[in-house]
Amino acid sequence: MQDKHGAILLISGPSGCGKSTLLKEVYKDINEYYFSISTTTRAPREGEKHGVDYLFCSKEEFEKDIAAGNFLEYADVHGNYYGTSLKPVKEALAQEKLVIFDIDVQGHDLVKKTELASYVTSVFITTPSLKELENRLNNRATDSKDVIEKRVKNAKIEINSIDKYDYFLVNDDLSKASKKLVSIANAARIKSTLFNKDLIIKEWMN
Ligand SMILES: Nc1nc2c(ncn2[C@@H]2O[C@H](COP(=O)(O)OP(=O)(O)O)[C@@H](O)[C@H]2O)c(=O)[nH]1
Ligand SMILES: Nc1ncnc2c1ncn2[C@@H]1O[C@H](COP(=O)(O)OP(=O)(O)O)[C@@H](O)[C@H]1O
Repeated sequence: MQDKHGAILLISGPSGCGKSTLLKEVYKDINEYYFSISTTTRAPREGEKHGVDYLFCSKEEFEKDIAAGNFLEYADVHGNYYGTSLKPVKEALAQEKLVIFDIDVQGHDLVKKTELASYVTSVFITTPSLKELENRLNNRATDSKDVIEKRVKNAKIEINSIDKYDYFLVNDDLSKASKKLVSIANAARIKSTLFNKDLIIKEWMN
């Protein structure tokens, strides 16, 4: 039976909840995955690498990509553009990989309206409390006071989207949370085998 393909694990959560940290843990325990490197107009933080964490570009370059139809989705998040390039995602899916998106709630809603919606398993990640989120953003020390304030304010809006997601994960104990995320990643791959359902029914009917 052919018709093999990959799956998409879409994670969202307020800035500072620990998405990147969790994903680094998860990568130790899964294989055949592809992290979708987003394009952004945000300035790189210390230690971030172009082509690894993000593809950093100017507003003009980003708008050219929008006009060329290069994005599966894009959004203005905390005052900067962020977008997912369609081509590498399609290539990775064709190679039967688990494609990982770390995108915001607007991106989630947009992807769910595309032809790739049925590939998606979604997870909303958060901290046990808003205070803990604020502490993590302050301790990470990558953003100014103003930027942190904006992110905490947006977190209160983002949390209202929680019910749209397949899974909800509290990143309290890192090791426990990453084990749960590995289970969800494995389930996401199994969900993609449901695409063979129609082929199986056809075979039964012959
Ligand atoms: N819609 C959308 N959101 C993205 C994309 N890439 C990153 N984001 C989101 O943008 C937000 C800010 O990301 P970033 O500036 O790296 O801050 P961080 O979440 O604190 O690490 C996060 O919620 C990301 O999930 C993308 O391609 N599309
Ligand atoms: N489970 C956890 N417990 C305590 N601190 C954490 C945990 N997960 C992540 N952190 C810390 O919180 C900060 C934000 O994590 P990060 O992965 O950058 O978040 P995000 O990618 O969601 O913005 C970092 O300083 C990170 O070391």
